Amino acid sequence: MNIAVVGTGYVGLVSGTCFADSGNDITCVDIDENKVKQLRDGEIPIYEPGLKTIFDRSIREGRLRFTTDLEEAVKDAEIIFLCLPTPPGADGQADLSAVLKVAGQLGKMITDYKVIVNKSTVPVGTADRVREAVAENTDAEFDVVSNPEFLREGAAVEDFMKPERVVIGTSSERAAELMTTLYEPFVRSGNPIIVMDERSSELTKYAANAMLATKITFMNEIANICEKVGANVDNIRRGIGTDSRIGKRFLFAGIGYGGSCFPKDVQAIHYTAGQNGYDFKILDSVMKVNEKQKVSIVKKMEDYYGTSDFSGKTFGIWGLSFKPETDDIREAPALYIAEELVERGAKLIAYDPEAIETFKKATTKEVLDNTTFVLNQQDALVDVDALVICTEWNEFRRPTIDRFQDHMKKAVIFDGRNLYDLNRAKKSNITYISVGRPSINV
Ligand SMILES: NC(=O)c1ccc[n+]([C@@H]2O[C@H](COP(=O)([O-])OP(=O)(O)OC[C@H]3O[C@@H](n4cnc5c(N)ncnc54)[C@H](O)[C@@H]3O)[C@@H](O)[C@H]2O)c1
Ligand SMILES: O=c1ccn([C@@H]2O[C@H](COP(=O)(O)OP(=O)(O)O[C@H]3O[C@H](CO)[C@@H](O)[C@H](O)[C@H]3O)[C@@H](O)[C@H]2O)c(=O)[nH]1
Repeated sequence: MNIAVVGTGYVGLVSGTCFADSGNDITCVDIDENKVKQLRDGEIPIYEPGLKTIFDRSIREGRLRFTTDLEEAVKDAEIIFLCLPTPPGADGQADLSAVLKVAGQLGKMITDYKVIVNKSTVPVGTADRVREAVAENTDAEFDVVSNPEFLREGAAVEDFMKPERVVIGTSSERAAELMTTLYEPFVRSGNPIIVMDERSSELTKYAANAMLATKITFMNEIANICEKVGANVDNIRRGIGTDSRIGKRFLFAGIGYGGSCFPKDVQAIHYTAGQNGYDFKILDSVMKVNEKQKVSIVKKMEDYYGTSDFSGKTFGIWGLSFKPETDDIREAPALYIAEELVERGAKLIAYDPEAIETFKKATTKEVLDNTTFVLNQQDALVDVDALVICTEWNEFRRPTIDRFQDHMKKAVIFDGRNLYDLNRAKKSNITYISVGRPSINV
């Protein structure tokens, strides 16, 4: 099929590349000229495991192109995917300006039947608004479909290639058939393509993210109780996760959820509820608890040192991205933790395998002025008063214990991701303070 993908960020680039890999002809469009140039030069602007191989292959075989010219991209396309940003605007409301702007432009360009697909995460009713914006400028036939994307960063290619489900929101049989044909190669294992009305499809995406953010937050609250009563959240996770009604995944307590999706989508569905006269109380609590959880490790550091004045102290930071296997730092707990530590007078030595450059662009001048960025994990230990672990990159899981004692001023670890076994920590002389588990050698 001939497909246009508008917006070549995480979702657009992964979708376009994966659709190309199953034999489709893809033209990706973006307004960012530098990004398009970089992509044309064969460079991928994001870090996403597995993407480069299929990107290179699809380009080599002529199925994947990049342009800044929307009209050229959509001219021959049967399906046009909108993978545009929907950041939080005022009051947490999703900002639809990019989506509606492009919809208006499409109306001026299309002359034959097109399926226009909202793959961005958009509030209920957006399909209707896109339909109106397109129809204002054209008499050509078209359908608007909601097709939310459920990929996770860091596992985006795998998630896209083998989705647990594909949700298609449309009341048009013609559009449903085209979309089903497109997605069939991705669900050969028998996972379902679920066709429903547009509004339910739009809400399904928010419900999924809000449910997952709530699950994580629930475990973070259990962890906070564990710390008060001397229980271990790892044991509780195993104890409840084996109940198939609860499930094993997304039960890991830590320093809160971050990323470009959960924080904004929880806000957006909460806002939609409010606009419709419904007070979504659980999500109100989820947001408040998560705000506190993100910097809970700083409170633990204050308790340990008996002061909130960290002048004269240097802390190593392992992990800046909001989760492993990505260079994305949007709403990363490390951003907030670094700010809080520097505000208390600390100096930082920070290491991340992929996210140093993105972190530098997003953080404050104060943090930049007080942080040394290093290119390997050992260097972030040299002469530091303590190590703070913010992201569970694999390489942090089994470091040589001696390095902590040999390099650090004092072997103290504040672990926001519960990477280490408590018994092993006990046998070493390391002071180890984690989340929802007893503190060791304090
Ligand atoms: N990142 C994820 O893991 C993920 C997963 C599922 C859904 N989503 C949703 O998908 C949407 C896109 O997210 P993303 O992370 O890919 O965003 P992103 O910021 O990485 O990419 C968006 C791209 O759109 C481009 N763009 C902006 N305005 C444009 C215009 N008028 N014409 C053409 N291009 C334009 C930007 O230059 C950018 O390259 C959001 O609604 C998001 O909530 C994201
Ligand atoms: O047990 C867990 C699992 C995750 N997290 C945190 O939750 C956040 C989000 O993690 P994850 O869901 O793996 O990453 P995203 O790439 O943000 O993916 C989410 O957001 C995407 C955008 O909407 C959706 O498409 C995905 O289905 C959804 O998982 C991160 O800060 C994680 O550290 C935890 O704290 N504990």
